[in-house]
Amino acid sequence: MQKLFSELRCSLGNHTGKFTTKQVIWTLKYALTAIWPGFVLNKTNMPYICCIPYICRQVHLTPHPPMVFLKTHRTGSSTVQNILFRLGEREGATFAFPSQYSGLHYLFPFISEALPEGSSQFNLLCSHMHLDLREVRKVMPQNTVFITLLRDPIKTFESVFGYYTSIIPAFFRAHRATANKGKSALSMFLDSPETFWDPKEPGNGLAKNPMSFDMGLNNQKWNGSWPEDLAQLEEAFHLVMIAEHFDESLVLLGALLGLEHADVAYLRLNARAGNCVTELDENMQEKVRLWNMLDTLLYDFFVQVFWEKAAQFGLERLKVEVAQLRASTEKIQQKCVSRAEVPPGELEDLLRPWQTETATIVGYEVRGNLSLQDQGFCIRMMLPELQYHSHLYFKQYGRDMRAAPAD
Ligand SMILES: Nc1ncnc2c1ncn2[C@@H]1O[C@H](COP(=O)(O)OS(=O)(=O)O)[C@@H](OP(=O)(O)O)[C@H]1O
Repeated sequence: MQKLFSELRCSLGNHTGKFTTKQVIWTLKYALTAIWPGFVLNKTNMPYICCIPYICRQVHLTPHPPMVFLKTHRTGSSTVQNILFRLGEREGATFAFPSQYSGLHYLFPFISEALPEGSSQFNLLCSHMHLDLREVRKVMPQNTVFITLLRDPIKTFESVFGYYTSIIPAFFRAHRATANKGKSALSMFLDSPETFWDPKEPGNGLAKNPMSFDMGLNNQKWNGSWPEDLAQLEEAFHLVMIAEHFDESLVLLGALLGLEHADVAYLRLNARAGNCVTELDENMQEKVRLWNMLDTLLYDFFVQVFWEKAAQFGLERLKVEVAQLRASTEKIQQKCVSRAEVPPGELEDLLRPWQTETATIVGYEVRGNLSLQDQGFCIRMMLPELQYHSHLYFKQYGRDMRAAPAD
């Protein structure tokens, strides 16, 4: 794979060299941030990105504000991560990677990883983790922009369950209990979740209120500190994107970072094959909602915050920009994809997403006859998380990422 990537690296295009007023303003703002650490990019004023790589390199800065994307599970986060990987790679960011990788990435401390030679702090953290704001702030610069993504809690839980049935102990127990009972594991679990769920078991973090768990909240039961914890998260996060308004979210992300629509254009990644998705009737939905009540609170709260941000941006402007983003995505799709929703067995290793025992994850086939430069661009658009992670890790550290020890 490294050989393929070294070829791809050669094919990466250069910046056009045109500067917009926004970019020049951002460069000045960023320079100010560097000499005066107290200068924090204002949330509502929205920082601008510097897209002038050679100037930024001269002053030893990465050209976008440092960023943490808290990668929540089964929310569409691999799609957003891919956008940030491409952005960070293009601009030579120093990534904060977990030191090991496995199916349940959130268990691994990224903080123990040494910084690569020549860098003093990370610029971009966009892996799964169980958020601890204080710890994250230790390894990220003061002016770091925090973003994350939430999805409808019912869809999230259904997806987490389907994807991790054989990995999360509480789910696996329900799966085993269904033997010869003619019932789905999900329905077995939802009938009496407490029978299968041991809150003290380390691997059960995502078994209840998975988004609250990722966000570092108490995901087991509501307590008096919840409102304050939520307020703290609202204060810390510059943007909480909403999967049900994915394109609107990306337009706001683009505005926050000063990106063009083409920079946030995407291919939907890490999707399960249609036959792996369970349609939930009203009764099942209600059970999922009850079991994940804290995620519902979390989601409803941030949907409201999202629309406040959207209103500040301007709803009409948002509509126009969403249409532009969709046009850009459509163009890229036509240029890059010869076949979508391709089953894993028909994909080459490089483009095959990681599979679990219970979920089939589909991928893309890249168009043939592309120039080397376009091939590099298109493959990056559809590169599954683990492959892109390994590539960037190797580029940054000059060695492969360690595999997680087997249990
Ligand atoms: N653009 C967009 N809009 C809406 N939904 C999207 C999008 N991109 C990915 N997805 C869906 O998100 C699910 C995968 O989420 P993640 O990438 O976060 O999964 S993972 O935790 O990294 O395994 C997975 O959901 P399910 O297919 O329901 O499992 C994807 O289909």
